[in-house]
Amino acid sequence: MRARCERCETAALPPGGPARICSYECTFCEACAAAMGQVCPNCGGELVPRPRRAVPAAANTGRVGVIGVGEIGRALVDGLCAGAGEPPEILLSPRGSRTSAELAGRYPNVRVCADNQDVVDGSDVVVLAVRPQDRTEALAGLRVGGDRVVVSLMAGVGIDELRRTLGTGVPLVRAIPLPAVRERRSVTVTYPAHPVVDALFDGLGGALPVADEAGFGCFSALTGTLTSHYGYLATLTAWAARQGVPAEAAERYVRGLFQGVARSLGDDSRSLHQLAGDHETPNGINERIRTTWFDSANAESLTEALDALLADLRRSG
Ligand SMILES: NC(=O)C1=CN([C@@H]2O[C@H](COP(=O)(O)OP(=O)(O)OC[C@H]3O[C@@H](n4cnc5c(N)ncnc54)[C@H](OP(=O)(O)O)[C@@H]3O)[C@@H](O)[C@H]2O)C=CC1
Ligand SMILES: O=C(O)[C@@H]1CCC=N1
Repeated sequence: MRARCERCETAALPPGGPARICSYECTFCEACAAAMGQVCPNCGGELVPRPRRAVPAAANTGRVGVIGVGEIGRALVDGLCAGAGEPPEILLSPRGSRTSAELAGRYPNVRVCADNQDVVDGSDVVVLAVRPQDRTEALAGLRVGGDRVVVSLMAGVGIDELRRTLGTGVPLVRAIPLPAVRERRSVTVTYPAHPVVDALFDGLGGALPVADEAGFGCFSALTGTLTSHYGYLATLTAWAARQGVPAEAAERYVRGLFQGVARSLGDDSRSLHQLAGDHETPNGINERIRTTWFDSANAESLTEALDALLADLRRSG
């Protein structure tokens, strides 16, 4: 299910919420569909209500505060508000102001606070979603006590350092929600396990608590490979365009190719090696690219980049 309106590209379309689709599943928010007279601009077909997915209600985690409302903060809020049941009360930091205001305008259970301390004071679970380089400005001097639990999403910032910055004894948990948290489909790595935090992420696709912080760093390094994947697809598309293929056709084909790959990853009865084997004709074109391009030197270079990232993540966290 598409998570955003294809026309305005801003309206979030959570799976349990309203949206309009055509028979090819081009997807629009209610406002854009109405503006287009309920006609799909791509195929000319009618736009009808998309079936709402039954999404479990959010776990009862109390009030959730978010300090740092950028990409992942927004995705988290969308996910928390997408459930079938009563969403939690959500308090947002005034920064980033545009996104905070937009979310507060969209969801009645969301409000923007006067400052970061206000977010902490009003929340049971405080999510820190600022960029690592902004942590001192955003967090130093905050008073965090009582029964609160703090969840830090900041990559490479360890529990010990965070405790020093916040000067608090409350439980501190690290987590890596992925953008798919918006559709409640993120497997979110957490450390250390905490019943409230894990329940929160269970309602957003699943919590994956890890046993130690070293292991958490490893998952963090894996997360760092995500945008290279898009870069890989863009490189393929650009190559085809340079051969004279219309860029739009090339991109459409590449997207479709890898959407199929993503779907097959949902089949966990087959190992990754099996999936590769099943998609590969012996002596065929996939085997050729895999062995001539993704050869041992290329795999070793990727391994070295991950090793270096992990070493840096562990040094600072
Ligand atoms: N993006 C992702 O997929 C994931 C990100 N993370 C982690 O989450 C964090 C945020 O990443 P991302 O959302 O991509 O980054 P963004 O840059 O999109 O968002 C960061 C937000 O923090 C705000 N901010 C900056 N300073 C302060 C402050 N003093 N007080 C309150 N808010 C402040 C920024 O506001 P302004 O716009 O006004 O500067 C911005 O809205 C990072 O630490 C990252 O490691 C973790 C998992 C996944
Ligand atoms: O790219 C980043 O640094 C963030 C952290 C995890 C995902 N995105």
